[in-house]
Amino acid sequence: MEAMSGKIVENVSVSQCYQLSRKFDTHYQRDNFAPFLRNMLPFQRGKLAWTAIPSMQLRNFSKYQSSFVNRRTVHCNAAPSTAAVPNLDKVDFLKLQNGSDIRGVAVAGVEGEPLNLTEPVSEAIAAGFAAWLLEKKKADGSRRLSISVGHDSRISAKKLEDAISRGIAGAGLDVVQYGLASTPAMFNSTVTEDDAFLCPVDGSIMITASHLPYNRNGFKFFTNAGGLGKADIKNILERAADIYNKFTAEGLTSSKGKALASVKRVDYMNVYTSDLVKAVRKAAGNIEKPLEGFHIVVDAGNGAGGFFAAKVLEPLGAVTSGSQFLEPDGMFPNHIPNPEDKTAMKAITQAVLDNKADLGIIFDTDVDRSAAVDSTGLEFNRNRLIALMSAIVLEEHPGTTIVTDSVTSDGLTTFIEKKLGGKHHRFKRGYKNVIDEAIRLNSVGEESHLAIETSGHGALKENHWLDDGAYLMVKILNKIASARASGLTGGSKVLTGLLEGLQEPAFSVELRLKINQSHQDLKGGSFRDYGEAVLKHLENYIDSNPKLQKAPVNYEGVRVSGYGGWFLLRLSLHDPVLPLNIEAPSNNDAVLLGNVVRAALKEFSALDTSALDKFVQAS
Ligand SMILES: O=P(O)(O)OC[C@H]1O[C@H](O)[C@H](O)[C@@H](O)[C@@H]1O
Repeated sequence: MEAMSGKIVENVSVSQCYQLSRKFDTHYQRDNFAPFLRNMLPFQRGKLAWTAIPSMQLRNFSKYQSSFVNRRTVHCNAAPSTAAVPNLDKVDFLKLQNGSDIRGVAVAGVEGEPLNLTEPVSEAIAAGFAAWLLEKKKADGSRRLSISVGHDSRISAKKLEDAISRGIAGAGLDVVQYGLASTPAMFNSTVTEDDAFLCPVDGSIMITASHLPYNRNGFKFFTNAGGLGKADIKNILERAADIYNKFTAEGLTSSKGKALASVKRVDYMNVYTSDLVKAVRKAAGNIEKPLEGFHIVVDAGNGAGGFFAAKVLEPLGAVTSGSQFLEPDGMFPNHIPNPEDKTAMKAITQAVLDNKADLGIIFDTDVDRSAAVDSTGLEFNRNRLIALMSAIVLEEHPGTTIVTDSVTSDGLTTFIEKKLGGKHHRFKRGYKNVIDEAIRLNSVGEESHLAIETSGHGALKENHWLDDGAYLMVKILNKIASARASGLTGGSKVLTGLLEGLQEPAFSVELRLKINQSHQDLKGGSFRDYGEAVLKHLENYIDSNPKLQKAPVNYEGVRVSGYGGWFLLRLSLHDPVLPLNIEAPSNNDAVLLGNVVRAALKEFSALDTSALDKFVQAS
């Protein structure tokens, strides 16, 4: 980070090696460059490692040398043209929308996954966001708007950062690059008041595809009003499609020039992490090192969350030895950075036990999700994390409503309502859905301070309703630090104690049933229509069975109680899939529930029920 310590590094060069002529080769660097980027990401191993990429590349990677040299020569000799660039790939921009995010394939080489998030596409999307922002902020030209750009550890991060920077600069806005960053930090940069760090920015873009495989990437967008929603993303993609179709060689060259001349670089993660440190110190009664004596291990899964050990826990006095996978590595060689993933949770649990640590903390790739592990190896993820956060929030705000996703346990409702005295509002899956619902409840007079999903996304009212995995962990640290300050010992036992009385199902499973989109039964209709028809049929089927009861209040899919447990069948937010969650007091009861669903769905031949068949037959 030394190279960043002067806060602002002026006019960072946007790597020229990517700036090859789009006119002559639209398939430029996409295939060739990505595998090497992991060695060049800025801040790799804590240093600003990226300098003079073109020469490095040409020297080191002779396999690609001739094509790079040729293309550069072509570019230099290319005459500017005002005609639209003729041979850019045709792209269906709207297909890149994934709820309130943009997601696509940014690295070639995986069979059946063609590239669709190329650099020109990303440049157009950034220009689309810039145009959207100018309109939103009613900019009148008296002040240049600025956009911060950050990324996670993915191998395509750098090339997309450059493309995004060109798109913004080409639209006449200022670009402030943060390098490796977390998604929540990017939102924070729109509300931080600090001229020295060029804050607040007017808008922000995070380049990330969360826990998805290495070849994917995507974008999340923020303003000071929070994360953009579905309608805004659609609007941006429509603008981007239009911009893309009108790209000219001259325009692209000009954007490149503007980016080269104007991009600034700031070490914003320093600001963000010192705010987290301040929050814990304050909660512990302004003690400088409230975590002194605690041993806390962090598992960042080689995503962007490695900062939490050195920049948050250590300044607070914690020992972090035994922390693992803190180095950014976009091939994710150790485990998927995802607190919902069993292997990932096993890895952090093992690290806690091996190091005899008081607490373990794990993040997803871009740090908007997290989970923890106590000193005995008990996992605080999924329903338990929600229960823990509810206990903490309800101590501060008695009676408040906790908004959760739809796949939460019945035992969690009992815990929140009977033990903690709060109200459980079980809503839909999707972090944006739960956050927006909590905001809506407040607006109609129902107080809510926490919106949280079993996925590990959680947002607090006190933190601008931002889903920030690091902030969730700060709330947990506050709890152990203030317990220590008031003389209680026992490390994470204070957290485990908060879960006393939480009933957990003996058996729980999620089975994902795929809809075959090319099956004739879809009759050319969408998988959503087909999925809705399946759900309608299931609902009618349940009505005719007196042993089963439909949940009286339900916002998503079909949730049914019976045999001492429950199941929920719903449509996935993104995929042609009907996820089926079952929780029951025993495996047998879960099979009885599974058989109900199987019998109800047997006529839907476009639905692949093999996962369910296997489950009921194996048991
Ligand atoms: O509907 P599903 O396919 O289970 O996916 C649902 C999940 O998708 C993404 O991972 C979102 O970030 C989560 O907020 C959401 O809960």
